[in-house]
Amino acid sequence: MREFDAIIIGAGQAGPSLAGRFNDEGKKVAIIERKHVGGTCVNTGCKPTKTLVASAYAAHLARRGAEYGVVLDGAVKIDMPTVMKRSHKVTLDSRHSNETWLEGMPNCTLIRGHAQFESPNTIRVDEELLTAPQIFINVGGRASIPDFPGVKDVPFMTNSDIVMLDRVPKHLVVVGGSYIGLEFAQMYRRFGAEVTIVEKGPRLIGREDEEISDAVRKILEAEGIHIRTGAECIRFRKHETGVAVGVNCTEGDPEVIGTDVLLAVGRTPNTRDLGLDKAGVELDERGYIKVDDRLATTAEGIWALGDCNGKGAFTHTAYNDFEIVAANLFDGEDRKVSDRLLGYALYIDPPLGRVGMGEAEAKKTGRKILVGTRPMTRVGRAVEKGETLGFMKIIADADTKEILGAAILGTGGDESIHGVLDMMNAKADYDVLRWAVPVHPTVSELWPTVILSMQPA
Ligand SMILES: Cc1cc2nc3c(=O)[nH]c(=O)nc-3n(C[C@H](O)[C@H](O)[C@H](O)COP(=O)(O)OP(=O)(O)OC[C@H]3O[C@@H](n4cnc5c(N)ncnc54)[C@H](O)[C@@H]3O)c2cc1C
Ligand SMILES: NC(=O)c1ccc[n+]([C@@H]2O[C@H](COP(=O)([O-])OP(=O)(O)OC[C@H]3O[C@@H](n4cnc5c(N)ncnc54)[C@H](O)[C@@H]3O)[C@@H](O)[C@H]2O)c1
Repeated sequence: MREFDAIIIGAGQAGPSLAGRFNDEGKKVAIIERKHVGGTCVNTGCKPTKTLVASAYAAHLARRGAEYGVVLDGAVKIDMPTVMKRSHKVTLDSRHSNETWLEGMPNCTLIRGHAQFESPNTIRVDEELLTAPQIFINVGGRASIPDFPGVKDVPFMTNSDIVMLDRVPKHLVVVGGSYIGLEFAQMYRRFGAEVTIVEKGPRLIGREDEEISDAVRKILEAEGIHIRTGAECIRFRKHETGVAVGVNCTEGDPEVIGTDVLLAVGRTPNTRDLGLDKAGVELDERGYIKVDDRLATTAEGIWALGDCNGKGAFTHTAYNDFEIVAANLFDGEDRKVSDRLLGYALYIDPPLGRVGMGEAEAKKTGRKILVGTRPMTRVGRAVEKGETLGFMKIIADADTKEILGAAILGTGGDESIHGVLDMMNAKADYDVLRWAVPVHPTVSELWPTVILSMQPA
């Protein structure tokens, strides 16, 4: 049995950095990966999607070229194999640099294979047993495939398949109107597919404020994407041209006929094939590993980081899990997940940047709140770029002046949101941001103006 100071299961977004820290501390660490180093983000998530979003944006801008006085001879065409080649290169470069880094560490051993617990401190990888007093689980998740009627009888894709597709579907039906669904829907529309989004909830991105859902819907519909919300009857059957997707039982066309189907209806943690019962690690009712505020599981000496603990579902939350665990183990700190302020972005164009509470959520707290908004048509930088869709919004506590949250659906929104996120992390009240002197011309320079426009809501 090989002995280590620490074993990490999964080389996604938390594991490799933690392996690096153990290595730097002179500790012997093993990191086990059953598929690709880099996990979901690098191989089938953030990296390929954001690279493809960039190609889709280039196509969109090229089609709008004449508005900017840029004349292209002939129609804009999509060379899908080249689009995909570019995406694969970004993914493979990232995967290889992660592998080279892990393999180059003197105290780290990268082991390929599926890991399972044999006991609280023993892991099996195929025929080999490994042991360590500290074990870190970073196994991530995979696309959920609900038991929709007929789903087993038709071909469908998940995010893992569609990032490998080197053709443009004639009619892509996207089931699920949240992050994954919307990013692929707009991207494939811009690549030239007919696209229909089927969402069972009453609106797209149902966690956001209604005005954001409505604005996103308008933006997508203006590009010719069909949207079917309130789809209470999702089911599938084979059709001569591809797949018939049942949508509504009572109103509208009962079916959408597509050539290809993407399922984007959430994620399932990879926790059922780890032998966790042999280690005393408990799961919650949704299959996520139960952890405390410092990411310790119910078993002594075992931690869970990233998507598999259900505390976050983003690359930056997985990475922050690594930061919390490493700071507590090595730096004498007491870092907690509950200290984390959540920000995120939805990478449609224009992107949605978000931090903290939405307006509906802020109202539910019973506080007196102030809300300021501004359309992107009144943001100079957006006008200059010819990208004026969307709006900025900030929410604050009327009594304490605390900034509670912000949203920006607009050009550069994924970057600009950090102006507010950083203020909130610094626990600065809205007067501090109001008196900042931002650079002109930027989108961010309007945050002080949005604050000045705040009204009771
Ligand atoms: C299409 C898509 C787009 C996304 N875009 C973004 C984005 O723009 N921004 C963002 O912040 N997040 C994005 N995400 C989410 C992000 O990818 C995840 O939150 C992040 O990858 C989670 O990291 P992780 O380390 O927890 O798990 P993962 O990255 O999933 O890594 C887990 C690793 O563990 C391995 N593993 C699992 N079980 C075992 C086992 N038993 N033995 C050995 N190895 C095992 C897996 O093979 C995998 O490599 C996106 C996700 C998807 C699907
Ligand atoms: N930009 C980003 O940061 C980014 C991009 C993509 C994915 N992600 C991460 O990946 C995760 C998964 O994304 P996602 O969009 O698949 O999931 P999600 O959980 O955000 O949304 C799932 C959508 O599918 C619908 N749905 C769920 N179950 C359904 C069912 N049985 N039938 C019909 N519809 C159903 C929901 O109403 C919801 O709109 C997200 O939580 C996110 O953190 C992040």
